[in-house]
Amino acid sequence: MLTNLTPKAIVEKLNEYIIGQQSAKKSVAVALRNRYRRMQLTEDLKNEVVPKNILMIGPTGVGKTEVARRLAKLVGAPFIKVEATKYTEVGYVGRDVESMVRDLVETSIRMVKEDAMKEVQAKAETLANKRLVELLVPSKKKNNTSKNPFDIFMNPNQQQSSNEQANDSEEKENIREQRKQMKKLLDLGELEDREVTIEVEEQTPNMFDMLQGSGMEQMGMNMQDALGSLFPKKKKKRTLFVKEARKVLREQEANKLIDMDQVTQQAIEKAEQTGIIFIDEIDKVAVKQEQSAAVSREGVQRDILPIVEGSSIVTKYGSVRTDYMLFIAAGAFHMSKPSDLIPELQGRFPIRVEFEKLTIADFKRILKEPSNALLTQYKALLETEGITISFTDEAIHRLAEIAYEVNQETDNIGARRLHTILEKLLEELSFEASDIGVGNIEITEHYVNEKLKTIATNKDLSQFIL
Ligand SMILES: Nc1ncnc2c1ncn2[C@@H]1O[C@H](COP(=O)(O)OP(=O)(O)OP(=O)(O)O)[C@@H](O)[C@H]1O
Repeated sequence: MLTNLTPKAIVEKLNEYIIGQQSAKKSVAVALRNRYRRMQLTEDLKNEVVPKNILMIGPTGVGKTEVARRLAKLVGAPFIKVEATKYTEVGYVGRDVESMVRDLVETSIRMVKEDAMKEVQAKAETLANKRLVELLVPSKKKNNTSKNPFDIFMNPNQQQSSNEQANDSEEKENIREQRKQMKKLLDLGELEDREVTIEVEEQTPNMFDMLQGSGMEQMGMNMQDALGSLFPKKKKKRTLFVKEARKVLREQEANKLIDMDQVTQQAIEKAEQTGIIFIDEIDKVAVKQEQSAAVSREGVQRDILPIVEGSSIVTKYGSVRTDYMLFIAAGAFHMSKPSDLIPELQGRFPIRVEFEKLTIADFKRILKEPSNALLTQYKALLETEGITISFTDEAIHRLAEIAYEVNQETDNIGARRLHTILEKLLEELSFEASDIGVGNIEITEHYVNEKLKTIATNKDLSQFIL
């Protein structure tokens, strides 16, 4: 997949979702490409090339996570985001940082399993339909005497008469014929609203999740499996419409068809070779020695270090090496500098990427340009109610302006402000939409001012509402 993704192509793809931040996009594209280049090297040389990690510097809400997440999606790499500060919380017991790798592996397993499920989808569907037909035309319960294993020792009078045998095969033929007919109807989609009773596994609470945070996760064991054998999953019967039962049966069949050992092996390899771990708020654990709480914060850095340097982490799927994972650390660095990080960690994050503050013009573009632009999203949502909204250019400009001003006056939360502002702007319309009926509504500058001006100009109000 990476073959066609030259740095230029990566940047172009990122441009579809993220406005501006060109130098940041370039750096991550090159870092990713270097990983691909490394994989082409001979085994000896490959082991010599230390993968370089990225340090993103920039205020909140300007696209740091978004760039990383999109990058991962682009190349189909497993991705997780963690907050470095999480590891300084009460209850932190040192090895907990390793949970980031376990979470990555979980994500990877989910991805590989999903792919595997897709591959067997067609086959699972056929099997599910076969089971539906069997449920719709069940075979008759065998009569007990004929099943009696001692039949051959019995008096010939007691044995099944040839007459009964003939009936039996007639019955079988009958069922076969009925199933054939039923299958035709099923294929035509005419039985979707019939009811069938199927067996499903009861949802038991996941013991492993329940024990997480209590320190048990650090054992890296599959507690769920261990406990699962003590408490086998209960089955229960559920009556569903054919269309719903098919989904459940398809899932059951697909699960039987995929080879979980293979999935696990592939997922571990994928996590090891392409995994991306995004460590946010790294600046909050970067403090000089003299400052208070420095010990526990430096402690977190010391704990993160071996993971970034390359180590083996025990997970419930087996041990996983972190040597070639891509780590992206990010932070605003308002109160501290990257040079406040412990030197070893600084060395592991040699690629420094600065994210710029967003301007009114950026906000304007963010509102309308990305493939998943906010305005497009709201438009699509209201369209489901038959209402078509459009925004005049002046209205979009005004929205961007308000977002920018509120950011200046209260907390600067970057592009996230656009979400709160739009929500407020369209609050009433969203509420009324179901009753308004079909129509077109143009959102003008006047409309924006009317809905937002009083709030936006009142600092106390906007702190709470926007
Ligand atoms: N340059 C941008 N272009 C398009 N959308 C953006 C941009 N910057 C931010 N956004 C949007 O704003 C939201 C927050 O962005 P993001 O999660 O990337 O913030 P961040 O810089 O990682 O901040 P934090 O460190 O607080 O997580 C996302 O929904 C994202 O889509």
